[in-house]
Amino acid sequence: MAYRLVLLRHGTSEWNTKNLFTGWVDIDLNDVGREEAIRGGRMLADAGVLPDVVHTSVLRRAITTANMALDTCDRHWIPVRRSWRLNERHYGALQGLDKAATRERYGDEQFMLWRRSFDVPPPPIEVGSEYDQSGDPRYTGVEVPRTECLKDVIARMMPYWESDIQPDLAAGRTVLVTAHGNSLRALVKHLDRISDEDIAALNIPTGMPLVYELGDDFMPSRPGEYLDPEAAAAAAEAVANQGR
Ligand SMILES: O=C(O)[C@@H](CO)OP(=O)(O)O
Repeated sequence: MAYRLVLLRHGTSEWNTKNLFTGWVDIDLNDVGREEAIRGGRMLADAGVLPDVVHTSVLRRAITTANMALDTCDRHWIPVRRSWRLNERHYGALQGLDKAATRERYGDEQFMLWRRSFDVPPPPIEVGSEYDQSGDPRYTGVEVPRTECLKDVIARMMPYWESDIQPDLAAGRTVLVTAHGNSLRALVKHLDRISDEDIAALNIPTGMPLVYELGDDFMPSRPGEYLDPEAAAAAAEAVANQGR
């Protein structure tokens, strides 16, 4: 039995365009991002990859991307499940800071360690500061992180993959997961068996559906495929160059 999984990073947000670290700050899509969401939905429709259920984070940019993409491929009616476990990586004290200015201030190496290393978290955010989410009602009962590295994201995302996404796959549903650059890097690392070192080079483009066929063990026999590989490669390159 082959299961079908589609991963979709949200479209460009207002802070992506302003080049600010975002993390758990609930920033909306901008017009470019809305167009990307619609284009993503069109790609799904054209490829005949029609989701039966969607899982999103609890952040607006992922929720709106899913809504717009599903509306475009006439799948606005499918069941929706949401979890904070699919949220973007918490960027700690870097949330709200300019990426280029941060790179200049701390240097290339530190900047890249914070941005792409497997296990070096940014400095923790101060509780009660402007971009701290600890008082947000949507996280009632959740221990809101003060910072996260990719390893931390894997640790909080994998239980949801197993308890909530795998059962939908096992029921034969085409599952769409609409999430974020770093929460999807965590899932792709697992699926494509990418090493802790090599994951630093992986960037997920905005608004580009990435399709996996999974076996009975919920693992793919080959890496996921973007519906538009050329456009996805160009968009991933743009993500890699943020802060330059
Ligand atoms: O700012 C962020 O939250 C993420 C995704 O937009 O950025 P980066 O690609 O630098 O990890």
